Amino acid sequence: MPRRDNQPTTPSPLTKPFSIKPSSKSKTYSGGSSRSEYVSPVNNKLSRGKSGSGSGSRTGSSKGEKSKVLEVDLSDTESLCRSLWNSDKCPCNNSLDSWLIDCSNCKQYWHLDCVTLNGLNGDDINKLLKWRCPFCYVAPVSTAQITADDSCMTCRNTKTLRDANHAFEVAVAASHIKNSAASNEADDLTSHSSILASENSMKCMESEFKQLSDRCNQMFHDVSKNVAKLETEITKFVSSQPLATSSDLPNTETHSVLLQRISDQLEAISQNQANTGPITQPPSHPVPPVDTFQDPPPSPPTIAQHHQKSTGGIIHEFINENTSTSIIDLLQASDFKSENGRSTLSFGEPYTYTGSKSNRSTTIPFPDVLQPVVDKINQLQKDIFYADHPDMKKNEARHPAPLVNSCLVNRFTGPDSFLPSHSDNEIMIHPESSIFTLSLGESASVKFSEIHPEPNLVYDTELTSDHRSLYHMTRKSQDFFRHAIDKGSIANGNRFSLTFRCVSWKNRNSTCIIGDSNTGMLNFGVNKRSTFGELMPGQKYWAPLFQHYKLNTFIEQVDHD
Ligand SMILES: O=C(O)CCC(=O)C(=O)O
Ligand SMILES: [Fe+2]
Repeated sequence: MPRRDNQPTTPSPLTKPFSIKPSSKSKTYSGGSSRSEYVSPVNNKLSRGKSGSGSGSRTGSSKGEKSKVLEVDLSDTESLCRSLWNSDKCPCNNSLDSWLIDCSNCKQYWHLDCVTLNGLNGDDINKLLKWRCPFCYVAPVSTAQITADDSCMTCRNTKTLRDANHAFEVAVAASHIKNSAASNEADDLTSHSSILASENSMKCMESEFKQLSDRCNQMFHDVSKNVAKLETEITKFVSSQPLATSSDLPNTETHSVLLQRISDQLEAISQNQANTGPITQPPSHPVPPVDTFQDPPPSPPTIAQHHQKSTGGIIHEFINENTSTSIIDLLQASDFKSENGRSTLSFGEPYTYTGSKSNRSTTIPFPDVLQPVVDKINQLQKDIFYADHPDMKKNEARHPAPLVNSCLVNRFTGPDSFLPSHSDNEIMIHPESSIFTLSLGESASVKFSEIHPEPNLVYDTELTSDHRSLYHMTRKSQDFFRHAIDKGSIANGNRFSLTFRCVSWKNRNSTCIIGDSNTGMLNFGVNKRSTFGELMPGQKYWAPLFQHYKLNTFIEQVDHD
């Protein structure tokens, strides 16, 4: 729970965790330059030593720790760090007039200023109840190779990420301009920095426009060439036709008139294009029209900006009756563990989630009867993966599709059973994979709901998963939708659902680089310069200022309970 610095034992009477007084020594994140640097709190602490500690040092104070440092084996950095650690005190080691927030995972306290939370409003802070600190936060990332076509050559992000950043920047800039207009603070530094940030985005857009313009020119060139060829073909064809009889004459005339007209029109089009010239770049610092930031008129319901769908669809009768009978026989003879609303059993690679009763760490091979189902699902998995990544299909050996290797079986027994609302957003599920659920026995209604609902957008859906059907969802969609099976949705009788996932522990060690052009040279993957290595995949995020970072990325999703 949040508390004030220098008040370690008295819990804060804070009822609204967001009524925060800014620290007297608070850092500025937007001053002078847009440079943002990530300083590892561990290194920070080690290099400052205890001499940098502020006047209000607390229990486990500097003297004792200082002598401890000398006793620690310096080759063991981790134990050295732990010996220095005092989780009650912010790793910056200073006393600030600031609120402290504790990490939901390691319980380490941090000044709000030190984790750049000071800029948040009340609603935002209230959403941080399951906040993870910089030591514990693991970023969900894509490990798929990014092709040149997928990435922006200017900011080095994937295009999807870059577009999300742009949309976010525009919103931030709009809110700052509105605020400073309201408070008459035209010189407000923050609004300047937002505009600066938007200028950075403009650079990406400019380069995108340039590429688009080049591509359009090339396309126009190709089309003109093809039309010319076509013209020749038509002329050849017409002249090879037998001479017209008198009754055909008007038609033959029409042909040549038509040809002439096509040729005139093509001439006109190319003339027109030459006058217009290639698509030009926008001015580098466009000034938005005055009414750009006025409230837009209410828009009709539309699809969500993230372009994710709750489900990829359902395939009825995915397996035949014989196979389903054999699987049900196997499951009925197996031991299930009781969980909230249903019982579970698993095969393949271990898969755990919050609240899971399984602590299995070894692999259980898929039973023979499941293997053909796994093979059929993996064919589907490949089709979906390569449809999303057509470039990788050209070299499947180098870019293998993720394959399902883990199966969690849920057993539902009649209308009292249920599955709490959750999303399969565990970090060990391959980020580019799909999750498949085979249903056996009674039907169930699976409800999908938006995690971050926005007004005017329609997304909540429902599907009926019936006997022998298979429905699927992407791992990516799990960051945007939850799914649930409500009480009463299953009739009297048993339903087994078998959910197949691609599980890989490699994805736990992921890193998120938040920065600007100064962090541009850092890379992920293998065989690259300044790389984090194969086991440390990650994502770059262009965000020189904290407000450019999407808050949702910090918030853990609600899991199975
Ligand atoms: O039973 C179902 O249809 C859904 C199962 C599920 O969502 C899960 O196990 O995570
Ligand atoms: Fe699920």
